[in-house]
Amino acid sequence: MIDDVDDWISNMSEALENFDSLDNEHHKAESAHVSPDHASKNQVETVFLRRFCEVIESCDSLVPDLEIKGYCVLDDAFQPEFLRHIVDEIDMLRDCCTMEASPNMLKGRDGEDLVLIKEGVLEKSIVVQDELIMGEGALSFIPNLRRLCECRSQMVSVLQSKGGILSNVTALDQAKVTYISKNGAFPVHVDAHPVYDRMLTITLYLNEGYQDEDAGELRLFPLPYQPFDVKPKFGRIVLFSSIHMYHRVMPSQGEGRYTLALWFTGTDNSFPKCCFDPTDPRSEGFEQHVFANRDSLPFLVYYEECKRSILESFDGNDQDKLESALAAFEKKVEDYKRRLGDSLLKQLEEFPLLHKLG
Ligand SMILES: O=C(O)CCC(=O)C(=O)O
Ligand SMILES: [Fe+2]
Repeated sequence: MIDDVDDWISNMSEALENFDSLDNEHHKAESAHVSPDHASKNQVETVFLRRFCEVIESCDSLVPDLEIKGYCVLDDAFQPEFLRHIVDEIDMLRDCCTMEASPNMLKGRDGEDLVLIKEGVLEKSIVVQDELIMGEGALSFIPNLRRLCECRSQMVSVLQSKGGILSNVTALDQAKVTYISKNGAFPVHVDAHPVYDRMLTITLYLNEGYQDEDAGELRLFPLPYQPFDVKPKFGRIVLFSSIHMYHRVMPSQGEGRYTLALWFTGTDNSFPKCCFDPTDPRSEGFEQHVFANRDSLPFLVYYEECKRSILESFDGNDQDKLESALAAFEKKVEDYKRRLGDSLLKQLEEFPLLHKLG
């Protein structure tokens, strides 16, 4: 065990040394034609991955948390100075009107496709399918975001080196910044991608001076455990299963809510495992049902909240479209109920399904 940790540290130190020397090359090339102010910003960038690496490395519960609960929250994952530059860069993207509305594809009551826009949410992708998608001109305005995205393979190595389920992370699928203004929200959803094998979501929160009244919490639904709210505090990252962890963003009440989302592809989506209390005899035979239905159960258990989240997120869209989406949602829930069958539904109602996390 000790050997593993030592190996891990020595591999990472090597990777970081290589990375630092690459970084120095990059800065030498740049310093010839940048202002001293810009050069000092670049020095901040050289250390950001080291902090990320240390935080991932030192968290003993990261892998077990992901494997059992499906999520883990870590604080101070990046240097504050670096994060402040990122916030400035998101503001710059907003000022230049390059941020885009955030659409969701939903089904309508007759199975037709509907596109609804999340009110008050603006976003911009920087990496798609492991490639930087902005042109050189635009990238030159966001040097810190650029460096972070350019380090995507190092981030993948840091995650892989942690072992367990994380050794199956393969690449960065997408990186996207998001800005949410007052009352903006996300409906209950998972981050699965129809084409790419997304495995892990990491969201970085950038809200300095966040206060509880600002709301905009990320609410996770880690069945069979109770919902868990993550406050979007400055420097915090949350890691979770992209395809099994249902989540929503509660309506934001602050001046602006800033995030950077990173979606990683990977080859193992068997986490989180379903963990009922093994000493509770009522869980016998039930665990496998919860596990087998984990992609539909949240809509039954949290039916009202799911509906409310649709209303809160898409308020302001065409009323007919919104009603059609709600009708389709209700139809989907009825289908799920039929599929589960009466006896399992009754068991669900009687069973104290929601465990408290220890
Ligand atoms: O900002 C967050 O907390 C999560 C946003 C989200 O769920 C998403 O971008 O898919
Ligand atoms: Fe999401």
